[in-house]
Amino acid sequence: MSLGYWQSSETLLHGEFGVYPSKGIRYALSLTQTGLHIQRLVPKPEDDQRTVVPILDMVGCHTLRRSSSETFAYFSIYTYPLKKKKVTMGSSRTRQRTVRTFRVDEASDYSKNQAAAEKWAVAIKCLIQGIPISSETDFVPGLLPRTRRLLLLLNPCGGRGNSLQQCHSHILPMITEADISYNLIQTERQNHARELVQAISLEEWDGIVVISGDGLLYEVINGLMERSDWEDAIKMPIGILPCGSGNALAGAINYNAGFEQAMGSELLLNCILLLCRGTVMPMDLVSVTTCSGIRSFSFLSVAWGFISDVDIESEKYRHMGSARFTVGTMVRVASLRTYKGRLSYLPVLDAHRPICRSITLAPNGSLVPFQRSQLHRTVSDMGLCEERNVMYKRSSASLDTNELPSFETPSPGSPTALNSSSFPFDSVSDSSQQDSTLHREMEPTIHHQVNGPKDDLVPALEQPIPKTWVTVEEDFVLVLAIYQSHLGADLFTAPFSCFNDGLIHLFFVKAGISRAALVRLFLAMEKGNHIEMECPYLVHVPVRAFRLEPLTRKGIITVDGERVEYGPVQAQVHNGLSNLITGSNRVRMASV
Ligand SMILES: Nc1ncnc2c1ncn2[C@@H]1O[C@H](COP(=O)(O)OP(=O)(O)OP(=O)(O)O)[C@@H](O)[C@H]1O
Repeated sequence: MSLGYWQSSETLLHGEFGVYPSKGIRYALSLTQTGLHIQRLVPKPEDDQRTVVPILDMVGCHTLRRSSSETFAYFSIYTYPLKKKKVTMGSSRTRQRTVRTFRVDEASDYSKNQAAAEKWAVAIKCLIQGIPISSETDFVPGLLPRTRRLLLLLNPCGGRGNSLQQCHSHILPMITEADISYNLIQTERQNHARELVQAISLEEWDGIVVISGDGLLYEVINGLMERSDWEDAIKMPIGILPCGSGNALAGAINYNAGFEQAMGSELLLNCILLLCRGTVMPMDLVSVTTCSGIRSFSFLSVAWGFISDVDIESEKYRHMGSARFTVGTMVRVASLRTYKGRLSYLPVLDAHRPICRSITLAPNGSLVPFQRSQLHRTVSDMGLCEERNVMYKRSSASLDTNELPSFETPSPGSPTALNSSSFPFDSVSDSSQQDSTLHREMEPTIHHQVNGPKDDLVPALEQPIPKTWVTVEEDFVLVLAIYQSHLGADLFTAPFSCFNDGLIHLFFVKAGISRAALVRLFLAMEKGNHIEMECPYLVHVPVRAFRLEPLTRKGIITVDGERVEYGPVQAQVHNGLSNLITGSNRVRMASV
């Protein structure tokens, strides 16, 4: 018998109790590291029936007294087990609240019964919160940390716009059962959350939790990084309760905890359950610099091409919730575009081997010969700006300056500023791209001063890339840099990704893929099977940094699903810079 098994089956507490409401029924309870074993004693069942309530399904435990004339004390355990629910077309799963109240009645005076009830409540709460205990532990309230205080930021407009309703029906009742105190603030506009977290006093909070989609968390992270005390601020545990359309990070948290892939209220309830447990893990952040030198911190992705087009163009179907992406995908597949660009990256050679069998890296991180015809390594000794100028001169004759993209003009003399007129554009690869009416207009960019660690792996955007990098020049259908397992709650894009693996998973799909094959890839992505399809157009490389230079005139680049200025963009990972409330003690190792 392994030590782990012995520890998990070790009985921490054992006792016999009545129940409330009392009908003469009595139970024997045994508490182990993983669950509460309940066996009915009276009336004695015909067979040895035991129910095991997993600790994983519990959010809290309270002691109570029903009346001052009684000597009995009670403890109530709040659980949310997954139940199968019959629906018109088959079945679906949902978590159902179940409260079990036990009566402690062994002693003839209340204080002794209350002390016993308290002991059980403390032990159960320790298990829920992952506080190490054993049968030797003295279960006193001092074992528990002080009540956690969470700042809840709710976007009433996220997803289908029902976050406030979800908050009142599920979130607040559950976190109250978990003894969490909170302040709930509804965001009133874009950037409100960003401003709020810049002004909070850090010591007043144990965590900031967004009740929204991924976009609001992006604001929170960048608001924290804009503070002068960013080094402390970014260590504030952050969490997410999914009420958006994509809910990628929630999908990753759900997966990390070992739950089955979930959507909607099942995903929300799983995430509340995990929030109540409260375990925190380091999470990588990626600093992203766009062409005017604006730096932001991203926790999810940088996307260009098919994925960012769908994300932004499907804004108009927001009322559909997550179905907006399905509709958006179909629309975009029907008029598939390709984008010419140059993608440079710093490959990770030691820790991981490539995932897609369609790509093989040579020991130096470049692609092996059979793919050299499509992809080549470029080590430029020439400054990027010089390269751009050369290319611009080459193509300027055919460029109408009125058609230049509307990205923000950098301030003159800015060290990282690029001259927009020196941005090299190849001819537009698809005539439909000229239709900019499909694109959501960019919100006016507010210039926030983001602090943060130095980007030591990437040179300034106008500088050439280091010789150790690999460059690929291609017609792309999409480029996606992702550092979470999920791109949406049902898009299991990088199954091997962990919160703090220090990796950016760079995917790209090359032009030439058929519409049908692209649809098949996305369908397979739901279960994370797209990697095994060995699609020759799909490439994955684990990297620490990358630079993307679009050579196509118009397009959409998104960072964490938010549109940013179009043009060259580069990024590098900062390992474990933030702290994420994952609620799980499971440590998934990077497994490629
Ligand atoms: N009261 C508000 N009115 C309008 N926009 C808001 C408000 N509060 C926040 N926002 C903005 O809404 C944007 C989108 O929010 P959020 O990410 O929460 O939802 P979503 O886009 O539906 O979800 P996902 O990012 O998962 O797809 C954020 O960038 C945020 O700035």
